[in-house]
Amino acid sequence: MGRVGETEAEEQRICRGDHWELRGAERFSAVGHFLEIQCGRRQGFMMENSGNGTALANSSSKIAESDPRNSGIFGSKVGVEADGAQGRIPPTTNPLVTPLLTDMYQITMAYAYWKAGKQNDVAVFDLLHRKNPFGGEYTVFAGLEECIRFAANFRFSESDIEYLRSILPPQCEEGFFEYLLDVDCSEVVIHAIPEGSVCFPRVPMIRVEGPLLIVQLLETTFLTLVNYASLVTTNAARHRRVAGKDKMLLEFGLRRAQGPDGGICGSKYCYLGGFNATSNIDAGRRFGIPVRGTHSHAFVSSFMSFDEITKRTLQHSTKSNVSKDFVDLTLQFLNRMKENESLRHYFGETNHSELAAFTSYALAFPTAFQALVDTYDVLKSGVPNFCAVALALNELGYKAVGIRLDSGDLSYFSMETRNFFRLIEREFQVKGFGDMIITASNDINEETLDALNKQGHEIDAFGIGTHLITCYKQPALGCVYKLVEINGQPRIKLSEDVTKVTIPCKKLCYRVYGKDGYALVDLMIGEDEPPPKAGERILCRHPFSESKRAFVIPQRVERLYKCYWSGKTGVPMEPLPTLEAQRKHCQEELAAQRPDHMRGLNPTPYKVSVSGKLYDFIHFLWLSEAPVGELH
Ligand SMILES: Nc1ncnc2c1ncn2[C@@H]1O[C@H](COP(=O)(O)OP(=O)(O)OP(=O)(O)O)[C@@H](O)[C@H]1O
Ligand SMILES: O=P(O)(O)OC[C@H]1O[C@H](OP(=O)(O)OP(=O)(O)O)[C@H](O)[C@@H]1O
Ligand SMILES: O=C(O)c1cccnc1
Ligand SMILES: [Mg+2]
Repeated sequence: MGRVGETEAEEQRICRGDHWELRGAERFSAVGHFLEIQCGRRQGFMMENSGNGTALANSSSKIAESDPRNSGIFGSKVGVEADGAQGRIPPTTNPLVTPLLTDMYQITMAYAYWKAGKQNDVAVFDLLHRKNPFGGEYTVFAGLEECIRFAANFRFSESDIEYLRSILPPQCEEGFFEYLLDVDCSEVVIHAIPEGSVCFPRVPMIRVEGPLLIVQLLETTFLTLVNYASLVTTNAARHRRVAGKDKMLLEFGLRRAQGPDGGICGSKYCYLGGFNATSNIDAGRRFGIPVRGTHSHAFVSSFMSFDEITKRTLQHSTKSNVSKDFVDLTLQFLNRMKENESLRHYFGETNHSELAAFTSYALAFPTAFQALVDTYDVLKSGVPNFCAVALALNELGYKAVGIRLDSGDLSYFSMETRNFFRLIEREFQVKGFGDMIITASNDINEETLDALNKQGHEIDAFGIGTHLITCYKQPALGCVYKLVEINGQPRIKLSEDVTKVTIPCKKLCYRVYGKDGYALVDLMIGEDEPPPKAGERILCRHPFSESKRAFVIPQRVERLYKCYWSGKTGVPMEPLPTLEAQRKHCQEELAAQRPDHMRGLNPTPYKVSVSGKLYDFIHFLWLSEAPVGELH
């Protein structure tokens, strides 16, 4: 580690006025976009990853060089640049994701396939969900990039093989283990809908083709990479829809997440689903997600009195010859507020230990002061105390950010607080004071957001943890991975429950748009069928319900699959977009859906259909595979 200024990261750091870009930090970023450390005048809602940009940048570059985890896992850009040039695809974000992160039965099946000489049978698997989560009628697909990273780097190590040898029966032949050592995804082809797309039940999100043994081995890992990712992205998208597009949504879930991986993935996919920022620093560094934060009740209650503030002087933000005793200044403003005719009815004696805490925090972060106001009493203490400190900051040329509410009636408190801010703006002639940011947290979920909207509120930003990251309303998405074709022969899985019957064949999927510009139906066809075309009438059939069918004249047709991995076959693969691009795509997709499919209560189901030819084939295969019963 060289001295500051000598590292590559250091050389590439560019300071443009108030905006820092740490180009070296590109090495942390999952998909090759730059982590931006922004500081100075960019006013955030909360404490950002700001403050002393230089110090932060320096420490980040140190981490980059010294942290062995950065050598490979977060080390390089994703394999494919936006211009299509192909490079190495890095491993999965989580180093726990290896070929052993699977179920035992995948390995026993692999052995049995190998024993039967079926390992190279050409198989096609579909990864799909059968039901949308949270009582909704849509799902946002996520986890693809991690699947591609996994497939691209799929290899058993010697020690993996040794472990497998130890858990399989001793009579398993050595040749199998030698074979496994050479298994990779070089013969595998993966098509998928783009990450961040809105998708619907039965339409496969991913189609995996290749030698039976290896594509079978991908099942469990692909499912674990897609299920939670899609569930939590959908959850975030649903929270965003209810909150409204102008609200700041902050993901605060790490402490409540299902373990560290739940926390890291949760932060990433909530951002994908439309959140603006996370409190999770590691996710910020890894994925370039904006990081935000306030402070906790502990900070407020750790103060007893002003005596604890030893360095009381604050210098003016621009006038270097002006500095004041900030504690005295704050107390003066509190007194002026108390004496003010219009304000005096609102509060009496405020809590002075709280005021000491706020004052101290403002001394630490004069450019980013935000206070948690509900430790003692929101309206009688927290808000007036905050305002006294904010007015003192204003006197010295700084602009406070706002408050956070973390208990009580968030509608009422936010509206009362806004009124108080506006009164202060009027009485103290401080322009913009009334618009200060009000952030709310405390067990917020879709229903709370909806209730707050109905009651009216003055909240600008929501900090949401538990309900978001744990997907409290529905803890799992039921994506499955089903064999649909082997050696060119379509396969079907029957079930008493018709929603569980699989749709056979290697299929192509299209989204068909109508006259009003909205998607009408998703259509699956056999790979050898001609694709639907704009202006040409097609028959769309419900896959299992005979009477449900419609002719459609598409206004526009969108092919849903792109090829994201093509082993060594030389087929050009689709570049993996940056997280930022995925997020933009997700927002566009969500905005483009017909509103009645998206609404919270009793949404209209979206139509998923098959071509007439595929319908006939499904039912032919169904009849030929279902045994005819005998009645006695
Ligand atoms: N106006 C509102 N309408 C609907 N729900 C609200 C409103 N304000 C707050 N909530 C929600 O009501 C719940 C209140 O939580 P709870 O009953 O635990 O009280 P609390 O305010 O946290 O109390 P405490 O002071 O003990 O922390 C939270 O889930 C919060 O998001
Ligand atoms: O409520 P959530 O949506 O999960 O959001 C995260 C919560 O975590 C923090 O406090 P924590 O609950 O840890 O302690 P506190 O509520 O006692 O401050 C924060 O104040 C939020 O309330
Ligand atoms: O920064 C915050 O306010 C925060 C972060 C995590 C959890 N609760 C609150
Ligand atoms: Mg809480």
